Parts: sequence; C-alpha cells; structure tokens
Amino acid sequence: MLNHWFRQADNVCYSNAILLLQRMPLSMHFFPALFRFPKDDPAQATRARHTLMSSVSALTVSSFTLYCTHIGLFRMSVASLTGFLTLAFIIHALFYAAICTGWNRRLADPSMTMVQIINSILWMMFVLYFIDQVRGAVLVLFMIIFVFGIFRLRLAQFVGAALFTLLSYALVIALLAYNQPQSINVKIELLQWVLLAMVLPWFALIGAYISNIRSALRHKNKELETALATIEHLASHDELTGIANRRCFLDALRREQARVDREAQPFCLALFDLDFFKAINDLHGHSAGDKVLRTFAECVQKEVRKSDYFGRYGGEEFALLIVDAEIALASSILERIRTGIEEQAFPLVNRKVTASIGVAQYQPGETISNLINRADQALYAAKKGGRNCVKQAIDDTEEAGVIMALH
Ligand SMILES: Nc1nc2c(ncn2[C@@H]2O[C@H](COP(=O)(O)OP(=O)(O)OP(=O)(O)O)[C@@H](O)[C@H]2O)c(=O)[nH]1
Repeated sequence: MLNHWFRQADNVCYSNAILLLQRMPLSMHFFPALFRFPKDDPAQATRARHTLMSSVSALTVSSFTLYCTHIGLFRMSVASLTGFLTLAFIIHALFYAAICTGWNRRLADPSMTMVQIINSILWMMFVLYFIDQVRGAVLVLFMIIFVFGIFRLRLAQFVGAALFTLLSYALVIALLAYNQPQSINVKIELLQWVLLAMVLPWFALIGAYISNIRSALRHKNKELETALATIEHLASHDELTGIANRRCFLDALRREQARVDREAQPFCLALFDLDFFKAINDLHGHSAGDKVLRTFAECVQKEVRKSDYFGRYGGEEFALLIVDAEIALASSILERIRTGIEEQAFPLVNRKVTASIGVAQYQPGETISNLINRADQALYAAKKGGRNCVKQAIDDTEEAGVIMALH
C-alpha cells in the first residue's frame, strides 16, 4: 500500500516536472544553448567570447576571495561565500545563455557591456566590503573591469561607470565606518578613494579613445565592404544594361560546362545580334542606340527563366545560356524571345528593332571556344538568311555549320 502511494507520488512529481518544462519553453532552449557557441554569427561569437573572458576573470577573483576566506582575511564563512559565488556564476551563465540563444538581439545594446560592467562593479563592492587589510590592493581589479568597456562603451558610458564605481566605493567606506569601524582606517580608505578618482577618469578617457578608434575602424571596414561589392559588380556587370558582362558570362558558361560534364544534362548557348544597329545609331544618335540596347536587354530578361543566364557579349551582341534544355526546346524559347523583341516598342527610335539569333547545344567534351564558334556560325547564318530569325548550329563538333532555319 505504502509502496503504491510512493509510486503514485513519484508519478505525480514526474508529470508535474514535465508539465513545468513544457510550460516554460525557455528552459527547453536555455540549457542546451549554454553549451552552443554561436559560430555562425561573427558579432554574436565576439560577444560570447567577451562574456566568457569576463567569466574567467570573475572566476580568478572568486578563487582569490575563497583563499582570503581560508587565511581569515574575508569576513565570511566559506559556505556563505560559496553561496554568493554560485549566484555570481549563475548570473554569468545567464549573460552567456542570452547571447547563445540570441535573446540579447532584442536589446538596444546586444553586447550587454554596460549591464555586465555594472554587475562586476557591484560584485567588486561586495568583495571590498568583506575583505580586510588588502582592500587597497583589490582596487586594482577595477582596471580589469574597465578594460572590458574598451570593447564597446562610449565616453559618456565610461564616465557613468567610473562615477558609479566611485559612489559605490564611497558607500562601502561609509558602511564599513559605521558597521565595522575596527576593520577600517578611514583616512587611508579616503586616500585610496582619491587615488581611484584620479585614475578612473584617465582610464575612461583612454578607453573611450580606443573604443572610438575601434568603431571608426568598423565604419571604414563597412565602407570598404561596400566599395568592394561595387567594384565586384562593376567588374562583372555591363554598365549600360546592368546585365552580366562578357567575362562574367564566360565564367558562368565554364561553370555550366563543368556541371554538365558531371551530371550529363544538356544546355545551349545562344548569341544575339541586333539587326541594322549601325543605322539606328546613325539615324537617331548614339544615346538613342544606348536606350535601344537597354530596352532590348530588359525585354530578353523578361522572357528568360531565372535559371538561365543572360549577358552582354560586346557591342550590340548578347549571349544567353539556356540550362537544362536541348536544342529543340532552346530554339522554341528563342523563337518566343525573338517575337517578343519584334513586338517590343522602342519609343526613341520609333521603328521595329529585331535581332538575329544563333544557337548551339553543348556537346559533352567540346571546348567552350568551339561551342561559341558554332553558335557564332549559326548567328552568321541567321544574318545571311535574312535576319530576324533563329538558326541552329549542327551537333557535330568537328564541322561547324547550320542546318535548320526556324523563321
Ligand atoms: N549606341 C551604342 N552603339 C553601339 C554600342 N556598341 C556597339 N555599338 C554600335 O553597334 C553598331 C554595330 O554595327 P554593325 O556591326 O555594322 O552591325 P549592324 O548595323 O547591326 O548590322 P547587322 O549586324 O549586319 O544587322 C556599330 O555602329 C557600333 O558603334 C553601344 O554600347 N552603344
């Protein structure tokens, strides 16, 4: 009977615990998160690293205070101090978990530097209040706390932290003078306070200076990143039409060739050349010609699939890489594009603009230049065949030529 009752009580406790865990979704993420370092986000990784560093320094101070308790310089039993140190450890773990779970991103300052510094200062005050004889030497530990501020704080925050330290220390002196007059020499403590008041502003100033240099560097890095992205875009895109330039197109062609050689899927290369474009330039001017090129590029882009790759090959010549398509399918796509161009309005020139198109299917093992050559031969045939049409190159890689007119 008693056994049964215990088992039931056990079950109730167990299900209550499960319920509690389910009702607290935070716990489900929180504990595993403590052991998960945020590697995928460099900013979060840096924050987690700084928090771990500050935890290590807190651990050193904790060991020091435990030793002081052991030799009778800390007015507290080992058991009570262990309790306080456990609390300090939990607080550090919470900071770390907040970063690992990404919770800190909701805060105005996701690094939580100021909060962590205030936390450390308060713990330092705790140590200063209970430690005897070596209180002056302990003050040097404030420097470690302020070093962490260099990672993030602005001058005003540094000054705030320094003032908070001085006021808290003054309060500790007053409390000691009132509660433990035998353990304090007020004159010496005040002298130490003045010394701290002289050192901290300088520390704050130099810290803020370094912090400013870091943020200027960050800003410059961002500018460099943007400049690099612009350069990369300029190097790979045609300025006039905004589509890929010849170099970038050839890179895409080589990538596709490597993929197809691996996966044995067909792809086609089409070369476009605007018909009588010289006459457009001559009659309507170069800028009208530029506008025609832009409208033409937009018109083709509208018609092609996202997986296909369109680029300016040079002058009024364009190239289209049609992936996963044999020549019959590619030709019907190109025929649709050709009709689209024919029907497109080109307001500045107020006349029909057409294009001749040559297309070749990649033959496994052939070189890129051979493929381009065959597509070019097909384009030449399209020009010769009356323009405004699509012509296919023959499959034979040895013998470049054209066999079929679609229009
Ligand atoms: N506006 C403008 N014209 C360009 C650009 N690049 C090349 N061209 C012109 O394109 C024209 C190409 O003329 P051609 O190669 O003789 O050919 P076409 O007049 O189109 O005749 P077909 O190709 O035989 O139909 C030349 O006048 C070039 O100056 C450009 O970026 N902008």
